[in-house]
Amino acid sequence: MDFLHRNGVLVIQHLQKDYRAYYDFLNFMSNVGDPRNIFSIYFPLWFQVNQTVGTKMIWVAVIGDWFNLIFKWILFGHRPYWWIQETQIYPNHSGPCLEQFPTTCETGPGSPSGHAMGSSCVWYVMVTAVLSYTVSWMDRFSTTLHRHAGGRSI
Ligand SMILES: O=P(O)(O)OC[C@H]1O[C@@H](O)[C@H](O)[C@@H](O)[C@@H]1O
Repeated sequence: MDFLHRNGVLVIQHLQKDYRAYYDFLNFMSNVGDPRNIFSIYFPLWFQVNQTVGTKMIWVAVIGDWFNLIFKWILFGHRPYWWIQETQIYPNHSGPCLEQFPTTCETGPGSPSGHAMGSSCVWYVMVTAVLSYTVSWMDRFSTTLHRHAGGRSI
């Protein structure tokens, strides 16, 4: 397990160091996809626009959180931020320094990440809804164009 955590820490360091320029973008994506927004913002809004998408949002929140809880109970994983303080594999306090953010300051088990699971579900539902709306709008638009073009040629 230490091997896995150690490599996880390396990945985090790589992201925090080499992708600093994308911080604002990644933070924005992460905040928009935050599953807590489902109940207060996305469900009420989407339910007005499209009941199917609104209902999907609620199911994503309920089922996603339920699965996350079950997986957390099974895996009961360390969070990298506290694992580097507790592990003995870095000699003489030479452990790496990881930057923390408000969303990473959680106290429960860290694996799998509820934020990552929830955010990806939120983004998946929203992106597929917008894509299918765009495709059906384009279909209707091209049908109207054909009708007009056909009407003119008769
Ligand atoms: O399991 P993780 O990755 O620490 O994320 C859990 C947190 O993820 C956040 O997105 C939710 O808003 C919190 O309510 C939740 O506690």
